[in-house]
Amino acid sequence: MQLHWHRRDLRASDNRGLATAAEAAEGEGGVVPVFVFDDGVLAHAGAARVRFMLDALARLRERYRERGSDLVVARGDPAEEIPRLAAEYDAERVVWNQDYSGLARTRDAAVRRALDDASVARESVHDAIHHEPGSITTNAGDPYSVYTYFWKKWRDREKADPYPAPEADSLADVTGGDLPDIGDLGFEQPTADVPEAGTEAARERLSSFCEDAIYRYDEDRDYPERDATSRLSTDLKWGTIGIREVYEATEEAAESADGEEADSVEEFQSQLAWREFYAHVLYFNPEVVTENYKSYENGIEWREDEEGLTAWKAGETGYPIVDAGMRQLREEAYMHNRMRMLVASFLTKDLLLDWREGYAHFREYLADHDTANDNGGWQWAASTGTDAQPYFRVFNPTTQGERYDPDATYIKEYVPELRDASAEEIHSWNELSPTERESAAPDYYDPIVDHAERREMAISMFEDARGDDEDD
Ligand SMILES: Cc1cc2nc3c(=O)[nH]c(=O)nc-3n(C[C@H](O)[C@H](O)[C@H](O)COP(=O)(O)OP(=O)(O)OC[C@H]3O[C@@H](n4cnc5c(N)ncnc54)[C@H](O)[C@@H]3O)c2cc1C
Repeated sequence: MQLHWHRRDLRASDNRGLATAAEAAEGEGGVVPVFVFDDGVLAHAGAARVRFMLDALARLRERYRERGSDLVVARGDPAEEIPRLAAEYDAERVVWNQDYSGLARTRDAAVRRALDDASVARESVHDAIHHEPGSITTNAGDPYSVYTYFWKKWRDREKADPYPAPEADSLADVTGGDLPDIGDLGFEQPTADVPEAGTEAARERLSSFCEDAIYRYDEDRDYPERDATSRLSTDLKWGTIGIREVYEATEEAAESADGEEADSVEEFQSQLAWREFYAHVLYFNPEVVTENYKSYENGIEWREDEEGLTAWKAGETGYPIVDAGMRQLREEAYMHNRMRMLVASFLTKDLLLDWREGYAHFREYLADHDTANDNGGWQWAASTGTDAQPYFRVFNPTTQGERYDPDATYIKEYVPELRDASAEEIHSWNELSPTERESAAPDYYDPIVDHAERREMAISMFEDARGDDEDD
């Protein structure tokens, strides 16, 4: 018998670890699929993510039950639970897919030691990304810190095909326990609408995206009201769909495309490569979870501003596009990418608050929170990360709103106080007089900062951090 330990791979198909275990277990008692609720991991979770995870586990369990097996669940420290389950099922080997975050690697090292002590064989394989950390490097063998070079090598590298789902006769005939309720795990039901979980729902998102939107992705992806992106981030975070299956669908879409449409498919693939780039960054620099990737001569003097932080979190900054993004996060446990860039810029460059404050808030609310991508995105916006936005390029939230939501459709969807205001009023909100604001949208907020002033302050904050004055 073999044990497959599911973690962030809540699917049966295109699962390399499971396929590896199934191959060895065929005719040898089959694979026992297990999942351990780990309080160490739950301590960093948010309600929306836990909801999605529980729903995905329920779907996965159905899949196993349809094939005469079951998902065995346990709760506790995996370093105790995994050897215990291996002993209970008399498993010869435990297999799992690697997770690249520092916390997961520390946990996995403890599980490895415990299995070695119990004389149970174990194998961990690369699955979550196409090209494992260390496989795409500079010619000198170092990890890339510039995305463009990484992308070129990533694009040209051959990709593996999806792994087959295990046949029913390679799964063990076992009976799993009940799944806990969200309350049992210490979380309230999320107030946000969480996307439907499971491989079937992920496949539907993928196929409907590849039918049409993928060909317009390059042109439309920055416009939040166009619904032009795949919405696969939560599936990729939880592994309800495999990356090889996603990539294969994009390659099939590319076959019937040329010119701009083919470029658009490639643009989408390059976002998948960003995900892998950040996974590599995190793998080689686990400290980025709490520290700046870039070092500064004097350190950055972030401000403290409880009121500003509270207004930002609530979507009450008086900058319509920023507030729409922050409210989308609360309503959907998701935010459009351009809005993530914008609200992150607003927190760090307009409120001059530490990116770690924003990262913690995103981690609490996003269903797709992924340490590598979330951290990469925050450090990009804060100009502290790998291949980050230069510190002197500060997004103007007013012109960004005008450009990417010209009719204010997205803003009005999430900020009901602005529904009766015209797009023109919304896009000049910070320039209107108090009387004009009162008449356009009496319940909406005054801008909490002056963007032009804060932009100057942000630039000098970074120049001080860089020690630029001292060099003059
Ligand atoms: C401040 C900030 C925080 C972010 N936090 C997260 C996070 O916690 N989890 C997360 O998955 N993404 C995060 N992103 C990246 C990006 O915003 C989301 O992946 C994207 O909005 C998800 O929507 P989608 O699936 O429709 O994306 P699509 O545009 O359809 O992209 C397809 C997939 O590519 C990957 N991807 C796309 N853009 C990026 C990117 N910039 N960096 C890394 N991977 C990318 C994702 O897996 C995504 O699902 C963050 C970006 C910023 C600026």
